[in-house]
Amino acid sequence: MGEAPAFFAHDLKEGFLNGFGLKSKGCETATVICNKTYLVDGGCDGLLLSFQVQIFDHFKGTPIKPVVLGTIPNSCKGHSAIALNEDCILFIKGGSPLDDAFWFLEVDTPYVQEQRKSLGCEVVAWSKGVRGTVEKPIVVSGPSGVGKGTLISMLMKEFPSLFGFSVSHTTRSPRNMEKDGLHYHFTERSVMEKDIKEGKFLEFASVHGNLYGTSVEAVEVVADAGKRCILDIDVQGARSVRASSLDAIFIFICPPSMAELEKRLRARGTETEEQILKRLRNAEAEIKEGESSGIFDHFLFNDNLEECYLSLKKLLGIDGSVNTCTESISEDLDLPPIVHSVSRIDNKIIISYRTSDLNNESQKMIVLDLSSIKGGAPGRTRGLEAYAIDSVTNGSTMINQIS
Ligand SMILES: Nc1nc2c(ncn2[C@@H]2O[C@H](COP(=O)(O)OP(=O)(O)O)[C@@H](O)[C@H]2O)c(=O)[nH]1
Ligand SMILES: Nc1ncnc2c1ncn2[C@@H]1O[C@H](COP(=O)(O)OP(=O)(O)O)[C@@H](O)[C@H]1O
Repeated sequence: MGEAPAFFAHDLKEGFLNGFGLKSKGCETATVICNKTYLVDGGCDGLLLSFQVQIFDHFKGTPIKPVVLGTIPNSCKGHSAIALNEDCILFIKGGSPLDDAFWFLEVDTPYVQEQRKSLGCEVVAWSKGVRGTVEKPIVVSGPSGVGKGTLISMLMKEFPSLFGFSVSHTTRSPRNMEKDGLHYHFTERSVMEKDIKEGKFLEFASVHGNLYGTSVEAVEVVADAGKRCILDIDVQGARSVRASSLDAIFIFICPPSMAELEKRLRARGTETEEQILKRLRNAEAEIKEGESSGIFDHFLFNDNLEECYLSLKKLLGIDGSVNTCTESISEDLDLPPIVHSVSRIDNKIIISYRTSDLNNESQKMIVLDLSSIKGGAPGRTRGLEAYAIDSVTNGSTMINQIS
């Protein structure tokens, strides 16, 4: 049997002596990892628990309010918590739909360590557990005018249920046909700089004189829809994503020649002469860096559009031979109820609970297999597998799986 579970929030209605000098409202889970205790919730607002995080450092003896990155889980009526691998805590939200039931609070993963260093304070990061085998995100880079947007649009049009676009933030002005929230989140520089400082961006870069960036939320929204995320970002951004924990594949699109690139940029008619010249100047450096940096896994030449699109589909395994993204998730599992217990055996988390009808009381279990999880904050933890085990007993004596 693995680690002992944390307290169950629903069992603590009367409050408990947490011993940390923190005022308990009786709704927390308290999980100990190394020399720290992580208290989650604390704000029992009516009956809903709000997933606030406080850390108690056993050496310093003081409570700390960390900077919390990632989307915070929505309130629920009860949750349990269990420590994983000394760097992460798994939360199970009772009574929540399965696509919102499993959340990871990263407390010392490489991403959290890096954010702690750059923000200079205690940091934790939420990452929702997404079931099923959604494939790695795809990063597409290449010089302005090479055809990135065109190829991505073709992919999204042909496979709307497989791919989702990561909508970036930018300080540049919208072009005629561009819609806020669809092509970009058009934003003020000061707002974007503030959000960057607060750790809301997975990556950002100054490109052609404007600020561009991928928010953590932009990537999370796509993963939540069960789709494979596509990021259209420049080489600097690709470098940052490569260094992050977002496990992606990196594709660089090359033009057949600089003359053809210029022709496409001019034919698109979306930039002023000055902007076109700036983009062409930057293109040479971008191509050089793209080719020599070792960031990219694949290079595609966009000479003939149809041929390039076919090559893209081939390398993504969606050219008709194999479909890598369509494993459906069975939804035949019961939701974990508010009252449940949780334990761990190796990579399996066992969520046990009782149900009863007129004649029978049965113990049920949901097994959560963590052995194929990928990703994590920033973004989502993908690849959770869950299945149910039922056992029916008569009478009321049940063994609780954990003590
Ligand atoms: N680092 C980074 N680059 C981005 C992001 N969004 C767009 N870009 C890049 O910014 C550059 C300019 O994009 P845009 O203004 O739409 O012009 P276009 O490339 O000519 O279509 C392109 O290289 C994009 O790949 C982002 O979120 N982060
Ligand atoms: N293979 C191609 N041959 C000719 N024109 C192309 C090709 N690919 C894209 N284009 C055109 O080039 C222009 C720039 O493409 P776009 O997708 O906007 O580039 P990017 O997103 O890389 O800046 C668009 O007008 C597009 O229709």
